[in-house]
Amino acid sequence: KRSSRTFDFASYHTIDEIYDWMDVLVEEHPKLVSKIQIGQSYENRPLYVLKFSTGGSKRPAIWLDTGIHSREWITQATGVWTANKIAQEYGQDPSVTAILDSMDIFLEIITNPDGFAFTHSSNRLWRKTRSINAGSRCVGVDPNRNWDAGFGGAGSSSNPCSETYHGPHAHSEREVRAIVDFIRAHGNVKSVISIHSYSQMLLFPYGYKRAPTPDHQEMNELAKKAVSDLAAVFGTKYTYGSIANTIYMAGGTTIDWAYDNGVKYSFSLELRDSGRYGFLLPSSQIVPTATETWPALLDIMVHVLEH
Ligand SMILES: O=C(CO)C[C@@H](Cc1ccccc1)C(=O)O
Ligand SMILES: [Zn+2]
Repeated sequence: KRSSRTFDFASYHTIDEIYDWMDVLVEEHPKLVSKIQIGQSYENRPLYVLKFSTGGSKRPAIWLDTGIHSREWITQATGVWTANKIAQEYGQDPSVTAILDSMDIFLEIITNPDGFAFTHSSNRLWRKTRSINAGSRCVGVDPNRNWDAGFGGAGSSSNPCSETYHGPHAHSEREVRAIVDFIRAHGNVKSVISIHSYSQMLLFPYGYKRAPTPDHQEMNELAKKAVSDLAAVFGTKYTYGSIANTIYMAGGTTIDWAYDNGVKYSFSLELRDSGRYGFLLPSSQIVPTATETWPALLDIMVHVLEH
């Protein structure tokens, strides 16, 4: 019988292996974990989301996504490890138990399945979606520039051949639209955490303008605590701050859209490393990276629970 206990969390996996593992996790935790489909990708792959819930209806929710940029393989691998951790710790860890006794967690591990499949089959460094751009030889839209928040602004490109091409219009990409529709329909999402690699940063809005949000101080203090608890595990150093002031200006990003649509606790993580391996992070660093990221995710989720 397939078991999540025999799944190799210390290796990178294909989309089929990860989708199969999701079903095993649901089988092993039928009262806590379910799998929902929020849409289909451009090439008609299912967009699966794991739901962690102990009951209720439309409870306050936390949204996590990994792999929106397909080449950032450490993020999908961290998503798998984190899904297993949440399932394992419910009923064990007091914080996880408290979180799930009153909130739901939604985790989309393969947020850009077409791009992810392409990194396995053709180009390991593919970032964007795989949609065809009319009038261009160049394929794909940057799914972290396609959101309706400062769309088309500084830090995004109108050139289909650019890695930061924002697309023909906001929410043009099915992978983005599916999340927009899900969060709008749910109506009670309190936090969006969109996980990228690499650079070792904890980022919060805004990216489309330099001005701080009204919640800047609270977000900054929470980020400071989260990166401190992350560093306490293995000494990995993260910087933190608003997108525009910490990394660069970027219009049309996931967390700016979430924040401007009422999701106060919107963050992006940039996982390991700081450039030595970059997107090609060795698999030996998967479990250490996921392990050190966990306390930071918990800090954010507990803060959401308590506020
Ligand atoms: O994926 C990246 C490649 O590491 C960096 C991210 C940085 C970023 C992440 C979240 C929000 C705004 C920008 C990007 O440019 O979209
Ligand atoms: Zn990214």
